[in-house]
Order: sequence, then C-alpha cells, then structure tokens
Amino acid sequence: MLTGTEVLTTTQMRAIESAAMASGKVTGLDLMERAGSAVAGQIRLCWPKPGRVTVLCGPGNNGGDGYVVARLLHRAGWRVRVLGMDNTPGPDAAEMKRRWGKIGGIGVLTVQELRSGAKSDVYVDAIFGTGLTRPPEGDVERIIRHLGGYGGDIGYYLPRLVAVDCPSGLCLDSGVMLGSRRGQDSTWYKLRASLTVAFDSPKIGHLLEQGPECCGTLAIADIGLHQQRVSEVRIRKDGPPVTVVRRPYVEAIWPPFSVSDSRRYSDTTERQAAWLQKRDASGSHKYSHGHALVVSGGPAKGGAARLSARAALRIGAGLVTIAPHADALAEHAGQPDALMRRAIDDADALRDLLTDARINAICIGPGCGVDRATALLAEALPARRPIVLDADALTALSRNPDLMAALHDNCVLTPHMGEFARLFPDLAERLDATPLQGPAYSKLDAARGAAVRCGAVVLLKGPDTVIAAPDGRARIHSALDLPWLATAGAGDVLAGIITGLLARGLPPLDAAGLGALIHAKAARAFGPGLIADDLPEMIPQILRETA
Ligand SMILES: NC(=O)C1=CN([C@@H]2O[C@H](COP(=O)(O)OP(=O)(O)OC[C@H]3O[C@@H](n4cnc5c(N)ncnc54)[C@H](O)[C@@H]3O)[C@@H](O)[C@H]2O)[C@@H](O)CC1
Ligand SMILES: [K+]
Repeated sequence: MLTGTEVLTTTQMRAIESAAMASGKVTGLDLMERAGSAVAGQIRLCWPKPGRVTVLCGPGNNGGDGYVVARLLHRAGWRVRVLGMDNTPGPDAAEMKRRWGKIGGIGVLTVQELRSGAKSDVYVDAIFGTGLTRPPEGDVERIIRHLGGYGGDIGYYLPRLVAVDCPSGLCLDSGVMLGSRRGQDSTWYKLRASLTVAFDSPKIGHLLEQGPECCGTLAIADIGLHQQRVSEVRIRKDGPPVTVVRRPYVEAIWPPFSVSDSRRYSDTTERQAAWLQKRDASGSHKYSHGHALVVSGGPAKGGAARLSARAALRIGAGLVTIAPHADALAEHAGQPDALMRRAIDDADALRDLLTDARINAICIGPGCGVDRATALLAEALPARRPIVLDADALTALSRNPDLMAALHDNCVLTPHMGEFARLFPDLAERLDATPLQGPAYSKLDAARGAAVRCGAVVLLKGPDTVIAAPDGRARIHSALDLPWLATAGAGDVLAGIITGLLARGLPPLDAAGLGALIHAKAARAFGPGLIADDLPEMIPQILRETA
C-alpha cells in the first residue's frame, strides 16, 4: 500500500520534543535554533535578495523561533524590525530574545507600532504556534486581523506573510481559527500566509478545514527528531519520565507540501506499484483479481451504478457484475461489454447470487433507491464480505438502527458531510460548534468517533477527506486544488474504485485511502471541464504513472 507522511497532533509533537530533550542528545535551545534557522533558510530561498523584514514575536517558544529568525536574517544582510511582547517567556525563548537584544531593539506588538515606519517586504508571524489554547484577543487579535487584511480602516493585505509553524490563531489539531465560526463567516480571522514553515511533521490542522488555505505553501523542516520515533526513547537517569504518544497514528496520503527529508516521505515502492499495475506474477487468472458486485436500482436510475462499475473494472477488478432490478436490466445493455449483468429483484435473489463465494466485494447505494438498499443491505451485511456503502445505502443506514448494528470491519462508508450529519448527528453537531478552545474538535475526531461507533471504515468526503478505521488508524487526503472534482457522479466513481480495490484484496482502510488518492489523481490529470464519466477513463494513465 502507498505510504505517506505521519501526521501529528500537537500533544504528540510536544511528547517527541520532550523525549528528544530527555534523551540528552539535544537541548530545547538547539531545537529552537534549528527551527528558526529553517524558517530563515526558507525565506532566503524564496527571496534571495535581502530586503526589509518585520518579525512579530509572541509570548512563548513560537516567539523564541521568531527571535532566531530575526538574528539569522540580520546576519544575512536583511533590515530587521522586531515587535515583541513585554513578558517573561520560558528559558529558551528568553535566551533567544536576549541574543536578539544584543543586535537590535524590540518594539511593542501593536497595530499602531506595526503601521509606523517603512513597510517591509516580508512579515514573519511568530506569535502563536502549537501552544494556542484560546482565541487571540486584545492587541494580538487586532494584529492578526490586520495581517489578514481584515482590519477595517487600518487594514491592508500583506502578500508576503511567512508563518512560523502556523498562522497565529490556527488550531493545529483541527485546522480551524479559534473563535471563528465554521462555515460562512470563517474568514473573520483568516490569516493567509504565503509560506508556512512547520517542524518535523505536518500537524492535523495544517491539512484540514481552513488550514491549507491559511498556511499557503507548507514546508516541513527536518529539525533532527526522527530518531525519536524509529528508535526506542532512552531517558536520562536523572531526567523526567517521558511518554512518546505514537499510536494510533494518522497518515497524509499525498503530501501536499514540500519536505526537507525525502527519506521519510515515500509515495510508493516498486513492489506496491507492481501490484497496482498487475505486473507482479502472483495472479494471472481473472478470478485472482476478484469479482465485484455493483448493485444498481430500478428503471432510469442506472447511471450512477454504471459509473461505479466502470471504475471498478478500470482499477483492475477481475470481473464486475452490475445487478439492477429486472425492470432496468435492458438499460444496462450498452458499453462496456466487459461488464456482466444479472438482475436482482429482492433479497432472496441477492442471497442466491452470494452463494458464489468468488464475489468478494459489493458496492451498494449509487442509484439504488433507499427501500431497495434497505432490503438488500439486510441480506448483504450479515455475509460479512467487503462492502462499500454510499448514497442511498447511507440514507437506509441512517433510518435503520438494525442495519447500523450489522455493520462490520469489512464495511467502508463514504458519506459527504450532509450524509455524515444524518448518520451521526451528535458528532456533526460538535463539529459545527464555534471552537473556543484548543485543541478543537476536528473532522478527524468526528470520523474516528464514527468509525469506532459503527465498527466500520468511515471515509468522510470533502476537499479534505478523512478516512478512519475502528482501531484508530486514520488517513487524511487533501485535494483542495481540485474544485472541479465537485461534480455529479464523482462520488459514484470513488465508491467503484474502492470496491474494485477491495475485490483485488486490499484491506478496507487501504482500499479507501488508495481509492481517494487515485480518484484525485485522475481528476488532477484531466483538469477543469471534468465530468464524472472522464474519471474511470483516466485511471489507466494514473496506473501507468504509478511507478
Ligand atoms: N518545544 C520545543 O522544543 C520546540 C518548540 N518550537 C516552537 O514552539 C512553539 C510552541 O511553543 P509554546 O508551547 O511556548 O506555545 P506558543 O509559542 O504557541 O504560545 C505561547 C503561549 O501563549 C499562551 N497562549 C495560548 N493561547 C493564547 C491566547 N489566545 N492569548 C494569549 N496567550 C495565549 C500559552 O500559554 C502558550 O504557552 C511551536 O509552535 C514552535 O514554533 C520550536 O522552537 C521547536 C522546538
Ligand atoms: K505563528
């Protein structure tokens, strides 16, 4: 299966940093120097000619990183102005502040001060990072609004805003700006950095909701912490006990960011690519690639299921059977000829069909009709075969607690947000609430909660797709660059791709994760103007390129 990038919560990041320091191999000051140096380095890569820079330093270690950035850019010939807070930070940040103090002054962190003097070419936001716990207020809130261009008569938009770890105000556990309502008025605090430099690994909030838009280009800098996760953590005898929170982990499927350590961010190995392309010698018979059953509906409803079936064929299922109501069988007589047809009128007919043990994956929902889905699910779920539930099958689930109770760990549910809210109204409600405290409840929390509750893999669709398994493993797939993927039938194709991968033998979480990736790659390769019918036809190209 494709491997991606480990994504951390802020708690996990802190635990890893603490473990690194407790190991005695590195100090907090070293880490801060490396972090600040990574940010200064990225700024110099983006804008090689030294110019004017204003560095805004907050009260904690994020501010400490800012003082390092200021010192290193000054050394590189930049004209540096620093605005900071009159507080006593922790020892590392205090030391970095002192070192900067030997070079230059520190103005007060207010909008008035920011606006006085010459404009800068680059502004560095080092106000809050992973330590944010509540919405910014007072002077800091005004600065953040100002930086975001939302300062009314005092606001102007800053095109070259570089964020240290994250734009201040962004909750790195959820991707929401604390204090801003999700949805319509979420622009209230929306800082848009052109570049965000984060450390070691992306955090959940970089990839979800407002995170990607607010962070701009995301660069992940290696600050030398990866040993803390691949080797056992050794604690100094006199050091404090440290727990590294590692499992269950979250993975980004396709890193939408640049990284400074490519060894840890592999996309696919040769063996995995060979499997995907059917180049491995392990099965040359059509049945060795599985038999997918795509349940369809009544008359004039067959298009959605046909999209699913076509996608299942293209992704490489050995055989695909489409199963409409008998009244609709004739509608499916056209292309593709590779598709097999078999009428199923009721649960008994489905039971007959499922006596063929070679049918090893089922897709139910697209164009199925809610009543039909309800009846057929009651038969299909106890069979415990890998099954994708989409569209009408999700509506059927939301109306029938018995069906919900019959779900199992070979099921993949693919709801969009509206369907998710019908299935798990309490989780959706929590997700909808205005986040006033960090860590805020996230889409990842919601998908995980749903997966645990129903005992199945849940793929919560959106530009930021979250996929969660009942055992806590999760994947995030951001496809924010693909607005044209929001087109009728695209979800049916996704359901078909996942079904095909299940038929080929991938476990449900992997099938859902790889399915989301291939679906997005197909849309990206086609480009604007895409209709759902184009997606299955792009799959061969994606498979050829996967090497
Ligand atoms: N811990 C480490 O070893 C490292 C941390 N680094 C930096 O340290 C940052 C985290 O530092 P901190 O934990 O000090 O936290 P921050 O610097 O993000 O925040 C500072 C403090 O502000 C307070 N605060 C939170 N929300 C507030 C609000 N709305 N208004 C006013 N005050 C608020 C909190 O008490 C918090 O501790 C990371 O984002 C990263 O930039 C890097 O230097 C790398 C190494
Ligand atoms: K920041």
